[in-house]
Amino acid sequence: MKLLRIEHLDVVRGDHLILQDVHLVLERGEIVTIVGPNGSGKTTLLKTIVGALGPTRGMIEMPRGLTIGYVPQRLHLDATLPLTVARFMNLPRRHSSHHVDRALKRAGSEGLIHRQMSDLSGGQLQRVLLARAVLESPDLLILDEPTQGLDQWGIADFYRQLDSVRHELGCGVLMVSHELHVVMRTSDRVICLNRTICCEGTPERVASSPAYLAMFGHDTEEALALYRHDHASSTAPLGPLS
Ligand SMILES: Nc1ncnc2c1ncn2[C@@H]1O[C@H](COP(=O)(O)OP(=O)(O)OP(=O)(O)O)[C@@H](O)[C@H]1O
Repeated sequence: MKLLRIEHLDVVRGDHLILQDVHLVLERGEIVTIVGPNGSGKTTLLKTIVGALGPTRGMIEMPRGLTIGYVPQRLHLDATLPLTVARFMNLPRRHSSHHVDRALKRAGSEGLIHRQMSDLSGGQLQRVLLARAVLESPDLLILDEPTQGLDQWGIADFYRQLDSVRHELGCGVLMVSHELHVVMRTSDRVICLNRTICCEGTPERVASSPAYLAMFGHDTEEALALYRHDHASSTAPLGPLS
């Protein structure tokens, strides 16, 4: 079932053409990751999909009643303002404690409910943001660099949790990531964006495409080959990160 269909999308801000003729389709159950250099339009694309920005041209189509969970790139919280995880989960509107508990559990952060948001570690904060995004059991989960600032164990941990959420909800996942090696092993499909989509397909296909190699070099291709080798002899769903 298609969760999202984008055709001929342009986004212009001021005199800046940020996105040009973007086409994208996402099916239920898929994990699709957008990669691209800084300033290539990744956040703009996600914000346009969630409706925070308007398209200048083109079409964004989703099934009627589709629910979206969104983890934004940055969260600006005043560290001097007392705000517990429980209160944060109920912003901007209240949810039943059953739903809050279920979401925290899904995101692997059930022990954090009484903690202050400002006291959370980077990895704990990302899990709480994931919990908030899954509160309403979304059909489509959209995440903008969800593991920014985490160490390699935190990153591996987060992606394991995300995979378990995806299986439990059966949702589609669209995310932006700079962790190319992890992206290549956790995504069903990768989209390489540089104002327009320069290549897309399975991780293997994208990692060896000339457009991707021109942008990111051969490192990921080698890591992917290594991972395939490691994976065959390992039972862990995500091996250690290189
Ligand atoms: N409101 C705006 N007006 C003009 N230009 C903008 C506006 N918002 C974003 N841009 C520009 O659009 C381009 C794409 O920004 P965007 O944040 O989507 O990139 P990104 O790929 O997510 O970058 P990063 O990897 O650094 O997070 C950048 O050059 C940015 O400066």
